[in-house]
Amino acid sequence: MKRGALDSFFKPSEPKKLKYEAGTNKTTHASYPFAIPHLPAPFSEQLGFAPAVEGEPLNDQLDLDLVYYQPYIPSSIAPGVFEFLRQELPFYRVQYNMTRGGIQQVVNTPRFTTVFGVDETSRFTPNGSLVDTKSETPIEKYRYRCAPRPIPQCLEELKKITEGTTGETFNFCLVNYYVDGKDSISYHSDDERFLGPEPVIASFTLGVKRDFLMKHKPIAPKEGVVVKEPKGLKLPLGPGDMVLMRGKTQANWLHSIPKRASVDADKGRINITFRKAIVKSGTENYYQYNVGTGGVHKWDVGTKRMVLWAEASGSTSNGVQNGQ
Ligand SMILES: O=C(O)CCC(=O)C(=O)O
Ligand SMILES: [Fe+2]
Repeated sequence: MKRGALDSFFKPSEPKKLKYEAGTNKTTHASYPFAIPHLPAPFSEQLGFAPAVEGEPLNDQLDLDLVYYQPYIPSSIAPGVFEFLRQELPFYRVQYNMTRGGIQQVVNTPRFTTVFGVDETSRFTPNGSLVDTKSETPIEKYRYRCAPRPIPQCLEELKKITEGTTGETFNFCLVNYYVDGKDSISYHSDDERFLGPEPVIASFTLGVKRDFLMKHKPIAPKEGVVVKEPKGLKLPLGPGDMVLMRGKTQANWLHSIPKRASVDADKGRINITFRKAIVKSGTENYYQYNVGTGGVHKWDVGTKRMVLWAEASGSTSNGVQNGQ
């Protein structure tokens, strides 16, 4: 064994180096709990090479219209961008009330979430104030039941590149953080009216690989003729991958990230979706279900966990159940 190798064998191992260094520039806004650093310059440079590969159309099934990039974000930066976003964004574990069978229940969202953006009826000026898109006048104080947050520069960079690739425009960025295999999102479609007909959604994966399942919605028999639904899909989404969902997909297909016993604790995954909401109700819905009214969480490098960043407000006791 060479001398150097022996030395490093006996040296106490140094703490793992972060895969990124945040610069000094940050996005600030009155609606943010804390400032969010800009994307480190080396990541911005490498994002210029996205998409890393050409997208593969997946449209050979009834009503399905996907483009699958495996990956979109270059593999040289995907781990660093994951670490950066996990560490620098505010996250929430949203609880909300729902009435099921006449009984009020508290629902726990089974993952961390956060959201930025505002629907098409408003826009942020460069100084961070909201104006009406048509009249350019400041929006009245009570237009929204929430305080919309501008998309921070770090996510805006990815949004711009995605818009360039897809020829679409987006005004919302939703982020999910799945701690481990116990976190999930159950079968649903993003077909709310506030997204308009045939919504286009770009969905990114960073961190650990998780299965993305899709199945067709039940097809009602017409004039006694039973049509069999097409077979389901399983996409093993890995770091940097992007799935573009468009056309009739949301109207006819459901998607989910199921729980997985095999995904270890400490193997997190980030999902980022870019969408376009056209009316005010979209803004209110997204903030209600992705920010909510509870405490802010932030990644703690030392303990490698999301920890409460500020005192949580409100408390829950009865009727807690797991949600979508
Ligand atoms: O995590 C994912 O890949 C899917 C997330 C999703 O479907 C959603 O946020 O609506
Ligand atoms: Fe979804």
